[in-house]
Amino acid sequence: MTNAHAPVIEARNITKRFGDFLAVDAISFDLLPGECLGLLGPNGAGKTSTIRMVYGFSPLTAGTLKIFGVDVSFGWRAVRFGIGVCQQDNNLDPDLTVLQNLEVFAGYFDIPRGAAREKADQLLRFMALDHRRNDMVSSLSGGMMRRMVLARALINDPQLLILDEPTTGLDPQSRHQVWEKLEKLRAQGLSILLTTHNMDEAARLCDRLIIMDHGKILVTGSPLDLVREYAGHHVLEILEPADELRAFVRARELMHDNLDHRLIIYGGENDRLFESIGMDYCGENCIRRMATLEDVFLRLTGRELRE
Ligand SMILES: Nc1ncnc2c1ncn2[C@@H]1O[C@H](COP(=O)(O)OP(=O)(O)OP(=O)(O)O)[C@@H](O)[C@H]1O
Repeated sequence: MTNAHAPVIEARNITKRFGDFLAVDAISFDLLPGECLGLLGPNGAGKTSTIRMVYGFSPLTAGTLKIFGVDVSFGWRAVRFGIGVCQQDNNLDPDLTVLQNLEVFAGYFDIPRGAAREKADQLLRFMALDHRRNDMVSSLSGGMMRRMVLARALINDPQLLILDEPTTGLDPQSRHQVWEKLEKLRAQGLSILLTTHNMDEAARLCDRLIIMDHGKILVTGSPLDLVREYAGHHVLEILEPADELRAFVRARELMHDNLDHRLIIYGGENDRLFESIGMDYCGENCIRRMATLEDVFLRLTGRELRE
């Protein structure tokens, strides 16, 4: 914790094996101070297994992990108080009120009662949950529960916040509320590691992404750089394309993905080619849109991120 520019997380060849199954295959990455780093990948890619090792819930099978410059193989005591964690499940205590949930959690960090109440008040205001402070957590909506779990993860003023799929299962409005809170925390300089399989979340929140599949890192980069490098600027998506069009695209060696009922052609910013393809082949079956992280994943794996 002495060097302000040293990585918050330094993971080297971290590996997780469950019996014969290799869930995380010797991956290495850094999280820099103030950065929001996202692990993006489909279900089963190894994202949760990775971050569970990072927050000390699951021991490493192999590799080394330093948090705040401290090698955690020597114990978690020195780093535990600097980390806040939001697991995939809400796991709040249903027998307690909103405020009590925060106060009990503060106790695990030896925060004195007065300071804990002050911090809880501040967090409930920040998360727009102040009006529900004396309600049982079981009465909260899904979005409120998620904000509550986030508040709880912040009770110890962590330097590093770790989030496992922060908005999975939320309706669009609740998801946007959580994103707004996370953006504010990020602007305050908090270092954040999150997992997601939502490309909008990854693109909106993360400075840098690690795209994972089958326990391995496929690529790393800023969301925009990854899109530009692997999928260009614009995409022409054609439903039920004619065989002649598929043949044309192959003959011209255009960057494309040939799916069962769809053809996706990737192109530059002002690609005239798209206009000519559109006029000659498409009609109503053609959509022109901006390239996204979804396209990056498809280009890299031949599969779609969304199941
Ligand atoms: N305790 C365990 N025992 C055996 N296999 C496990 C265990 N935990 C995870 N796995 C397996 O490891 C692989 C990676 O799972 P993991 O939960 O890390 O993926 P993920 O990318 O986080 O996916 P999701 O988005 O579904 O959470 C999966 O095939 C999963 O079935």
